[in-house]
This record gives sequence, structure tokens and C-alpha cells, in this order.
Amino acid sequence: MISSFSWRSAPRLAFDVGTANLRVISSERGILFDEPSICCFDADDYNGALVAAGAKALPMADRTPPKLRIGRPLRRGVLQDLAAARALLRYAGECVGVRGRISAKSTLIGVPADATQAERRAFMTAARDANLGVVQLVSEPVVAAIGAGLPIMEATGCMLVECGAGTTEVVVISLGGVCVSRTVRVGGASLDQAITDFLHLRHKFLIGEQSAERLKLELADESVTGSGADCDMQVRGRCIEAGLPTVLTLPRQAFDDVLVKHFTMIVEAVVDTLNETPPELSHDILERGIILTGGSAPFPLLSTMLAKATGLDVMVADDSRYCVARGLQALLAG
Ligand SMILES: Nc1ncnc2c1ncn2[C@@H]1O[C@H](COP(=O)(O)OP(=O)(O)OP(=O)(O)O)[C@@H](O)[C@H]1O
Repeated sequence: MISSFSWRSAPRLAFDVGTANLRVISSERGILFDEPSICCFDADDYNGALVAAGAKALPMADRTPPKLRIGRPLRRGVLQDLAAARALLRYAGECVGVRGRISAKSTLIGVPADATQAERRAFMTAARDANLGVVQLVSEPVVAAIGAGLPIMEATGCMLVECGAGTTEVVVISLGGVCVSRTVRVGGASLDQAITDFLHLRHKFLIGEQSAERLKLELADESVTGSGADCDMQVRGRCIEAGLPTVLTLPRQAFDDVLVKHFTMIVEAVVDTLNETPPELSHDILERGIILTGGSAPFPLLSTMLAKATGLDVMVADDSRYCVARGLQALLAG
């Protein structure tokens, strides 16, 4: 329940720690820091000295010699690399002017709604090690709903799908609490991986993480590719058979199966959630439709498939990738 967020001294900062991006938010100035969730360490150094973090570390991914190690704090929404989390949180804190230890009860961190106790403890440990003081964890989809401007405190059901890089969270919220929820550990990052696997297995063609991300964003942008089959996609990488760098040209349509398979997992989670939703809340959702938030929300095929499977209106929130950040700012402002 939102009303249970209470603290003696008001929090000053909030951290939206995502699989793809880390954002730091203040109540007065909004987003102070917005960079990729990635670090590069010196693998030869006993203490694993930090070489670069955030935007400076991103171009290093897939391009490191053996003496460097790339670390990503989260995988599929779960904190998996504590050293990277600690280093990135500390770096972000320093970028926004955190010096020394923040006073107790001064930081909010958004976490997936289904985070286990162990996962929550891992976030607390990373935040403590990064000198962020005592932290309050808040449920990301609820915060996203606040950021999307949904009337979550009212006696009416709102269905929201938070589409991130590592997780997709489906919630039905009413009276400030989550009534029904489902989390699937798929998102923009697993779609990048599915595209990479498809090119590897079907076309014997290797591409890196950043090329997969660029290709996915092109596929998502129908103003560039159109939604029809008559557009060609050019992919730069290495042909396995020739062993040489080359350009592969494929029709846009060649990626349809990969995209449909990926979004089907999300559609199933939404349909399962609707199946469990009590009838009065179903009535409200019929009127209000489904709201999509998060960075992966603008993919047009997702809205199309959801509308077809449910018969409901599907709307992407304004500036969907910043809904969690806006919600955290609203919570900080009280
Ligand atoms: N226009 C777009 N269309 C489709 N996907 C997009 C678009 N813009 C960004 N993305 C994807 O959104 C994802 C990042 O979203 P977001 O910042 O909400 O994730 P995150 O908070 O880091 O992840 P999570 O909350 O799942 O841990 C990336 O996978 C990125 O490729």
C-alpha cells in the first residue's frame, strides 16, 4: 500500500535501478542522472578497480581485451553482480553530488514487484556499500502507475504493464495496492538476445549486443521500416562460414516470428492476469483499458497483439520510459 511508505526524515534522492538504465531522481529537479547500467573493471587488479561506468562504459561492451571485465548489476531484473551494482550506485551518487554517507532514511529504490527477500536484501547491501544510507524499497509497477498519472488511490481498477529491459510486470491496482500481478522475466534485453540467436542459428551470422539493440530499435520504429514486408534491414557483423566481417541484408518480415514469439510471452501474462482479476475490477479495466509504461512499451507490435488478444484499448503512457522516474519524484515530493 502506498500509505505504508513512511519515514521520519524525508528521502532526498531516489534510484531507479534497471537492467538497462540507472536513473537518479531528486524531488525538486527530477532526473539528475540517466545512464546505462554497466561498468568496466580492471580484471588484473586484485581489487577490481573501476575503469569506467555508465555512458562511458557502454561502448566498451563486447570490445574488451582480457585485462578488462564488463559488469552489469542486473540480469532479468535480478541483482546478479554486487560489485557492479556497488560501483555504479557509487558512481551515480558522486555524479549527482553525494559526498560521504547520506543520512538515514534518505533514499528510495524501485524494485520489481515480485522481488524475493534475498533480492531485496541484495539491493539493500549494494546501496549500503555505496554509502546511500538506509534505503526504502518501493514496487516499480506501482511507482510507474503514479508516474503515468493513474488514479491508483481510488476505488477503481487500473491495469498497467511495465515493460522494461529485464522484466515485464503486469499489475491491477486499486485503492493504492496491487490486487493481481504477474511478472515475466522477459523484456527489451531478452528480445535483443532472441534477435542475436535467430541470426546465429538461422543465418550463421554473429552480431554483438549493441548491434542487436540498434536492429531492434529499427524494427520498433515503423516510421523507418514501415509495418509491411517490403523493407530491407541491413545488419553488420561476422559471417560464420566465411569468417569475415560483412553486411547481411534481410527483409523486415524475416524477423516477424522472433518478434511474435517474444511478445506472445507478454500477452499470455496479461491474459492470465485478466483471468484472475475480480469482476468489479474487470469492469473498470474494460472502461479504462490497459496502460503500457517502461522503455519497451512503444514497440507497436506489442500494443497490436495485446489489443487483439484482449479486445481492450491499449495505450502507451506519455514518455513511457520515464514513468518510474516521475513516480519516484512524486513520492519524494510527498
Ligand atoms: N522506442 C523503443 N521501442 C522499443 N524498445 C525501446 C525503445 N526505446 C528503448 N527501448 C528499450 O527499452 C529498454 C529499456 O527500458 P527501461 O529503461 O524501462 O528498462 P530498465 O528500467 O533498465 O529495465 P528493468 O526495469 O526491466 O530492469 C531497452 O531494452 C531498450 O532497448
